[in-house]
Amino acid sequence: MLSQPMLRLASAVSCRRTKPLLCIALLAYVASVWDNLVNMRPIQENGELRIESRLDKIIEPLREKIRDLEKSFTQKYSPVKFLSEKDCKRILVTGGMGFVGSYLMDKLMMDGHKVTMVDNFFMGRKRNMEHWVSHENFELINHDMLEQLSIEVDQIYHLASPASPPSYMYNPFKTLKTNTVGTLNMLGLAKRVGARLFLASTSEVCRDPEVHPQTEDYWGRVNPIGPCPRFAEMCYACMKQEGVAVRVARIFNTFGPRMHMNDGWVVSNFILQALQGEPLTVYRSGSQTRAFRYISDLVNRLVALTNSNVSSPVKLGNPEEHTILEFAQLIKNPVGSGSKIQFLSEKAKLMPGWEPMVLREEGLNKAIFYFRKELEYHANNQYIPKPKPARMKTERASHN
Ligand SMILES: O=c1ccn([C@@H]2O[C@H](COP(=O)(O)OP(=O)(O)O[C@H]3OC[C@@H](O)[C@H](O)[C@H]3O)[C@@H](O)[C@H]2O)c(=O)[nH]1
Repeated sequence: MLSQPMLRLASAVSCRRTKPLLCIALLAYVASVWDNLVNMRPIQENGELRIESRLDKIIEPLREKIRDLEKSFTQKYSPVKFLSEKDCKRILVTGGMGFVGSYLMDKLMMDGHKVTMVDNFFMGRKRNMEHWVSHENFELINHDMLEQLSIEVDQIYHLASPASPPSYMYNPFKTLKTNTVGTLNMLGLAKRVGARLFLASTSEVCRDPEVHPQTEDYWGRVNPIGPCPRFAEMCYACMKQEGVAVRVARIFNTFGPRMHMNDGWVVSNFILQALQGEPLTVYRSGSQTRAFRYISDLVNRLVALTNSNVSSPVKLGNPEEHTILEFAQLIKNPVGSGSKIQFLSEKAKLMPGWEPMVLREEGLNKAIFYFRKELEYHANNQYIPKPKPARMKTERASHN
């Protein structure tokens, strides 16, 4: 639309002159409108920039958080040592998802070796090794020890066998086969690839005689590497005949996090009972002794033994023995449990003057913390584990 002064100007001039003037005015008008439009764009752009920068300020901390989360996902593994090709061993761990096996895995992985773990997922738990899944040094094979395994390794840690009474009694024949055929398979593999074999044996094989004179029904002391060996100790025949490097540890009572809550062992039973406010079931008088060892101490010794030149069986316990009653007290205190101690057969006399074991208290606290978490986990799954019922057996008074 033309402005008033322009119209007045137009009427003042002759018609002939008006046309070009009007055209000029129109052009000037269009040019001014265009100019305004062009000048408005930077204002709009400035506004957009300001909004963008404000949004950036809000979003940047979120981006930062996402970066941190991504980092924490990529750094999920415990620190692993770097080993040169010469020092890095290829190691096979059988039964690596179990209590001892999983801690052994952790040690070997953190020491920087390449570890292959085999397990048949019977007693082992995925949760015990899931923190290594996808690590470049770690491999997991679902494998039953009764089958042959072909793999190139430098060392074999053979721990695959049900270890706790409920698990080895679950299918006793399968337990026997695992301990015989399974161990034979590992000896065969060790021989084929020239690997050193570590065998996890048990303190159960070296019980002292407790009957004097020995009666007909007393089975006597077994010399495990003598002419009448326990099954898994056939390793020694293989060592003598085939030259396979064998290391054997007789493992005594061990405890720590990742113990199976239903393994029926005394530490698991006592922790579970104390946490659930149930009586702590002490069998007999409670004066029988055991040498308890915390899991990480055991695992360090297993690795040291395997790399040593000690080929005879080594007992891995704890030099200090303590009574079961002491242990009951030691577990009750940190849990803060009001549980009573229940003697399941003869009446017991409290051992006077027992001393708390500081290191063991530390280990017990870790195990108790783990059991607490496990109970919370199971509560969500509607399954509340109960300590295994009393497993009364005729036994020696002390371990050694
Ligand atoms: O609830 C319980 C459980 C067990 N106990 C007692 O605590 C002691 C230890 O019993 P556990 O079942 O924990 O362990 P054990 O010493 O019999 O053998 C265990 O540890 C040593 C390993 O070599 C064996 O392979 C393993 O089974 C026994 O005297 C047992 O009678 C209780 O007093 N109350």
